[in-house]
Amino acid sequence: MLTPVTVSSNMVGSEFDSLMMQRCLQLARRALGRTSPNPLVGAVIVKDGEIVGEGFHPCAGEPHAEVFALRAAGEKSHGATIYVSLEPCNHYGRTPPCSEALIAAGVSKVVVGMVDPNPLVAGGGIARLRAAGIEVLVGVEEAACRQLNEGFIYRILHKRPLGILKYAMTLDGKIATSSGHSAWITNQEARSEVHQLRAACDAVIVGGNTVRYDNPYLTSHQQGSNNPLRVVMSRSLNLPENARIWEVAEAPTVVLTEVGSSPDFHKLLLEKGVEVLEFPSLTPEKVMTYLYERGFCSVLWECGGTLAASAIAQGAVQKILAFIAPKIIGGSHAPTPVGDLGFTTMTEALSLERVHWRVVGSDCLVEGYLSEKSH
Ligand SMILES: Nc1nc(O)c(N)c(N[C@@H]2O[C@H](COP(=O)(O)O)[C@@H](O)[C@H]2O)n1
Ligand SMILES: [Zn+2]
Repeated sequence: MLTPVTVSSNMVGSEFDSLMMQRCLQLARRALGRTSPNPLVGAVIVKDGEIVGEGFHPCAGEPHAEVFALRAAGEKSHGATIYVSLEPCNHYGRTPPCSEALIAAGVSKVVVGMVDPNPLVAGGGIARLRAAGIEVLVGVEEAACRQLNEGFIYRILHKRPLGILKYAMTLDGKIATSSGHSAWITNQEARSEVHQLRAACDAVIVGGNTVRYDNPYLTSHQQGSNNPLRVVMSRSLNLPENARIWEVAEAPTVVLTEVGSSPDFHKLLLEKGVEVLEFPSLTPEKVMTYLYERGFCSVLWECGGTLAASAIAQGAVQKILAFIAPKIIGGSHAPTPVGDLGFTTMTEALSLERVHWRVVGSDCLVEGYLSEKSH
């Protein structure tokens, strides 16, 4: 549906540009969790202060956001301004270059959120448009554009998906009681945020203990249109025969294991429709390589402390989301979110960067990034 936008007399050009770019981001989010290995992109075409066309990139293989917006605007694209959250592409990939489509449509100005880090584009789209005499403005709402596509950017630059470690712990740093019970540490609002986070990720990884003790669904619980691929890492395949995660009608599951482990259980999983893949040696690093090759941008680690520690140590985690509930459970053997990292002094502690704290219902969320120097 087209939304009429009127420029109010006191709205300066940059405010209007920001508003239009925010609309691009809103459109882009409609495809959350469905575009990998491609980015989330939205586009808006404006003529005489009114939106005449909108579009977003729905999934890899489909046309880009700009093409949907051009189709919606039709003849009105001529002489119009297009806002797009990512630099228009300038290469033949699964689809032809958007730079040429914009030139052919006769747009007179292109407002870009951020330069595309993909080496196949990397400024080439902007240069092509300028060479054709089109005015190009770059960097409107850039921080928000980069944040939306942090997984895509990480994938392109590091040839790995972005690893996000999420955990929920009590005020005394426990993720379960000594008996392994953990339902629930955080409140409904925090759990609902986790469901939304899953909808935005391509995969969620757990280890065997999480399947054994928590019996999780690991779905987005209808908080988004996407369910991530559920990944279980288990060297032994010593897993329960019945678990919610083996019910693949709602969401797919893959079990990653080592060559030759428990052929009977392997067969049983295949009969249930669960994919099973054998690695010569199963490590977080190898799993991230495999998920990169599968085309993923963002991967959520929802595992226990032992696997989390080895994922951190192997550079498979870049971002931390820690939900903290104002509850105390005690217990000297109650598990904690991150196991042994081999550190003995505080000087070795991993310090997070770009840290934000936020209240979520009665809980608190601490969000931050591990420094690249730490792995
Ligand atoms: N500006 C822009 N809008 C979109 O809607 C996009 N999907 C992209 N993607 C860029 O092009 C690459 C994918 O190309 P194909 O879909 O294979 O043709 C992707 O890696 C981005 O660089 N850009
Ligand atoms: Zn394109």
